[in-house]
Amino acid sequence: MASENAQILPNVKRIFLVLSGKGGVGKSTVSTQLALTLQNCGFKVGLLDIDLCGPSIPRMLGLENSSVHQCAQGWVPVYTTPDQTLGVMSVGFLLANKDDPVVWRGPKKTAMIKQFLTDVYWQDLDYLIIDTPPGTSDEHISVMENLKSVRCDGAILVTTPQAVAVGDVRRELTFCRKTGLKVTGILENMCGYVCPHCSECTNIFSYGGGESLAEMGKVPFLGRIPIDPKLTKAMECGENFITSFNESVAAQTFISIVKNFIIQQEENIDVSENQ
Ligand SMILES: Nc1ncnc2c1ncn2[C@@H]1O[C@H](COP(=O)(O)OP(=O)(O)OP(=O)(O)O)[C@@H](O)[C@H]1O
Repeated sequence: MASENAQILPNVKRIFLVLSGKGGVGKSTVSTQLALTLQNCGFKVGLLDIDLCGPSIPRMLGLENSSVHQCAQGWVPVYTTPDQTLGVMSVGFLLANKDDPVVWRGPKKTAMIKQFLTDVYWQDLDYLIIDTPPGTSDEHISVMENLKSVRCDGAILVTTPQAVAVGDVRRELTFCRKTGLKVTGILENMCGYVCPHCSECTNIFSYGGGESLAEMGKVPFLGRIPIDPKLTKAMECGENFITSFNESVAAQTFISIVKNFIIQQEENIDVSENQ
């Protein structure tokens, strides 16, 4: 058992999972922006998309026409830039026709996820961000079980502010507790709409559900990202939102999450390791 675990992601320093109880709350958007932010901070980053039925990461990074190649050590990730500081792996790169649906039963999905965790040749990553499927299905349980065995550093739970989405995250929180997965914190996405003309923020949905849940669950509240049409557009055309719109509230919130909750965690660990 231990030797099997030792082979999983051996060149990766830190692993963070992005989870949501519900589909469509912006999990892939958050995974992508956190990866880009970490890259901008000078780290070597991997982004692993294990949302097998809805692999949207390749499109969000403008990589939809890319394919992975095989080398002696396994699959070589697709890199976003020639300096190879952000590598991406997704089932979307393996489909012969990009519009093909993935219609696999549970065991095949579980095997594919295991393969993604063992057969991708990541070269000395500082961070691996893993975008997971929504929910807590059988498939999801096996994903988390696999990751738990490879010292996952934290789970970032994404919700929208409405009660129904927050309720789903509450279940995800319980699930993390039961599987021993450390929760980095809860992030509220699509929280209010910032008017591009006057910058006033209007709360279209309800407000603060994720923050209350974080308080109740005694886990950090990471922040809230407003609905930003520039972010939607950047995701659609594969533009780097963090560099193009660095001053926006959304980009600044991603930067603050990375600095205060992800890098900070590493600094804390380094401090205690040096004591
Ligand atoms: N804060 C935001 N501002 C504007 N658009 C957003 C924001 N967050 C997400 N979106 C848009 O909402 C849509 C859904 O987001 P995304 O695909 O990230 O959700 P998801 O939770 O990963 O969905 P799925 O469950 O299908 O994997 C995308 O078009 C994305 O660009």
